[in-house]
Amino acid sequence: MSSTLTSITVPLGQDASEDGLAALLTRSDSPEVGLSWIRRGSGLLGFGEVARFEATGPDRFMLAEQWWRSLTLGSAVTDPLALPGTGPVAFGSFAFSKTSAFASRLVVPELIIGLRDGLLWGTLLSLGEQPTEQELHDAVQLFAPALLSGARAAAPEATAAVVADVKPGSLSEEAWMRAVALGVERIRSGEVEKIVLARDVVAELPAPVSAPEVLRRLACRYRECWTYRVDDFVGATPEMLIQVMGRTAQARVLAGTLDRRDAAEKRDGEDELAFAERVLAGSAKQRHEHQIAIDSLVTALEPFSDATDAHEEPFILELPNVWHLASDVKAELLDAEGHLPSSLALVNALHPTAAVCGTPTLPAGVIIRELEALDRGPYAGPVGWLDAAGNGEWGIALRGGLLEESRARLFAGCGVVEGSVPEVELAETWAKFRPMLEALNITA
Ligand SMILES: C=C(O[C@H]1C=CC=C(C(=O)O)[C@@H]1O)C(=O)O
Repeated sequence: MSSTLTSITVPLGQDASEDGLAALLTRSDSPEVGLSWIRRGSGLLGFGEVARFEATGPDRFMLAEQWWRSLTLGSAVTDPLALPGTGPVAFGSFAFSKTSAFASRLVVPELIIGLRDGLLWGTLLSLGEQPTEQELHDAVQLFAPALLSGARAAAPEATAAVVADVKPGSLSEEAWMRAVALGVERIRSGEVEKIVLARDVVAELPAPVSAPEVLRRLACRYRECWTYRVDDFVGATPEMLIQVMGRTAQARVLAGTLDRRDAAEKRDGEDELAFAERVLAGSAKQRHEHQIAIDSLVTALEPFSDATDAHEEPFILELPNVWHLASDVKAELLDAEGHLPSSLALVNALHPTAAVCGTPTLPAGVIIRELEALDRGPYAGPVGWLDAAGNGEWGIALRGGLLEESRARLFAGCGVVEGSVPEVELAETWAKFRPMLEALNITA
């Protein structure tokens, strides 16, 4: 068998339904979807696997980029659509830290189902003979039969909440709050301006977790987020590290969080959005934290772009669990030696941002390692996909967890600045665990 990558992409009709790809996620009569990227019903699903690359260490992004380039360079591709995300695509998940034991990875599925602007397509990949249109239809029949029969999964049902033991992971709540207090001291001493401290919890469930079920709940409830799955790592992130479509790059920067659960009593009749705006956009601390995050992104994008445009005023991003202060940043990319930078090259330059590490980056990273006592694994690392032309979408892997049989390890963190209060930050981590706890059907 040759090891040339081959693929065929075929349009599969239109889908204007609200759930879109999310409706394909819970069919138990087909093999499980191992790779997913969905927002507002659109995106990419990946089934099966034809190739995989894994790496650890500081060069993980560049090594993955080289591997993908050499795999796609000599590939035989039939792609009448030639759109971002059609043709060969790799899904990826990268460790937050260069010292992590977690293997950063790119996974090339056997079958991809894509949906954008109502257009559905399928791509079948192989490392041998170029697949035919008939083989693609056979693969759709095997992996996503609901697409052909129209028998989509019904909306997720409200099932009885499961009783689960949710235990602290690396640090107890008290130890983590002490770490936050120590972080505030390091900020006051002038070593850094901001650090992001994370923690993990482990949920033991009475039965093995169904990843497609978790994904489906996340995709339907957190429509504004990007619902991801790469192997055992799943979640729904509201933060876009970088999206590249041709010459245009876009990011969504978040910093500043307000829990919606306890807002009702605090706002005393005030309109919800007005309350969120007053507390988040009207707070000098939150605005400062947000500006730090925008500045670090814009500075990192500068070598790749001659025009970067950030919303003048941040806006309030409303999610079911929290409000965030958010800004969208857009940049027109420049050619370098006749080529546009690929989405993965931009990831290499942008990660880690102030939203998940701190400012300045290097000392913040060192302090995080000292205080957190946690290998973050893929949490807060880049997660997403890229195609052969270099287009791609890479979110920051937040609001997610690692699933292992009947156990789920969840992660959440908070930006710590000079005025941060440990108890308030601890409560914020619980608000950030909530999407996954709810998707696992656990009440917390
Ligand atoms: C680190 C996380 O959130 C980041 C993204 C948005 C707002 C954040 C904050 O307000 O602290 C964090 O920087 C997380 O969800 O684990």
